[in-house]
Amino acid sequence: MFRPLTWGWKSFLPSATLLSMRSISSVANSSLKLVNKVAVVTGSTNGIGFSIARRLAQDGAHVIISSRKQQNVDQVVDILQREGLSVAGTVCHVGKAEDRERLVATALKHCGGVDFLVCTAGVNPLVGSTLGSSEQVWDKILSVNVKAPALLLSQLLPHMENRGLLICFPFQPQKLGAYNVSKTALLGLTKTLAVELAPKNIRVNCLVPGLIKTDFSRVVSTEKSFLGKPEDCAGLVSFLCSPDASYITGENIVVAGFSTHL
Ligand SMILES: NC(=O)c1ccc[n+]([C@@H]2O[C@H](COP(=O)([O-])OP(=O)(O)OC[C@H]3O[C@@H](n4cnc5c(N)ncnc54)[C@H](O)[C@@H]3O)[C@@H](O)[C@H]2O)c1
Repeated sequence: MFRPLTWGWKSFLPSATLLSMRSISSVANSSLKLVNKVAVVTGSTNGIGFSIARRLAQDGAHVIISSRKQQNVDQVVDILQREGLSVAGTVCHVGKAEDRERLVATALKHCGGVDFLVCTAGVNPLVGSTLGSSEQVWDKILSVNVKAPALLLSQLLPHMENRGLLICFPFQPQKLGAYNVSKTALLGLTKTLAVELAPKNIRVNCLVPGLIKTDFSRVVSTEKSFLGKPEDCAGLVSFLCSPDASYITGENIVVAGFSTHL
């Protein structure tokens, strides 16, 4: 059930109001590279998504937190607002059309548009052989990992023209066959959308993490000392969102430490 959003002292407001509020409060923050930008981060109550959401907000962006459970969304919004960051949240299971619509509506209602869509939500319901994956497993993996970023972006597109960036997260560990296939599709999606959306001035890039210490990687990681931290991914996303990356699109950028050599 959707619950009203709770807002911190830097509440999201329609753009005009937001700008005038910023002009009062931005003196100390004017050097932040993402000031007045708006980011939607899926799967952001945990792991890499949480770390990215926090970093983008620390860099001045207004961030919409989202994930499948209201309780987790509320908890993370509360934590980040207590840190003085400008965040709000809503439930969004990215595989559900009505949830995606609500996420878009939430971002538009309070921020008037979106600059960055970071698609972190990803699933892997099976560890095992590729051909051992049932049709149900394939459907779930492809729906959440591949279709959802494309569908969410298509819903946000009219509101991101001339300001936008999409970031996805591929990964290819062993024993996760169907998952690997879905993440390979993201590489193709990145290249395709980067060309398609260039005329609209929307950049599309893929962050390719190595093994990062999160709940997600527990099933595949054996050598703990080689694991990266979620924060190791956040800096790159912040850079990709910044004006310094304005001529970078269609790229798959690896943040993998020693993982690729394991
Ligand atoms: N951890 C790694 O080693 C690693 C490496 C490469 C890529 N990745 C990718 O990074 C992304 C984040 O992974 P993580 O390691 O932070 O995992 P995590 O399990 O710590 O966090 C995943 C988050 O996504 C949310 N989520 C899951 N399914 C969702 C859905 N259907 N709708 C909305 N939210 C959903 C979860 O609630 C959680 O908040 C995933 O796409 C994963 O494939 C992870």
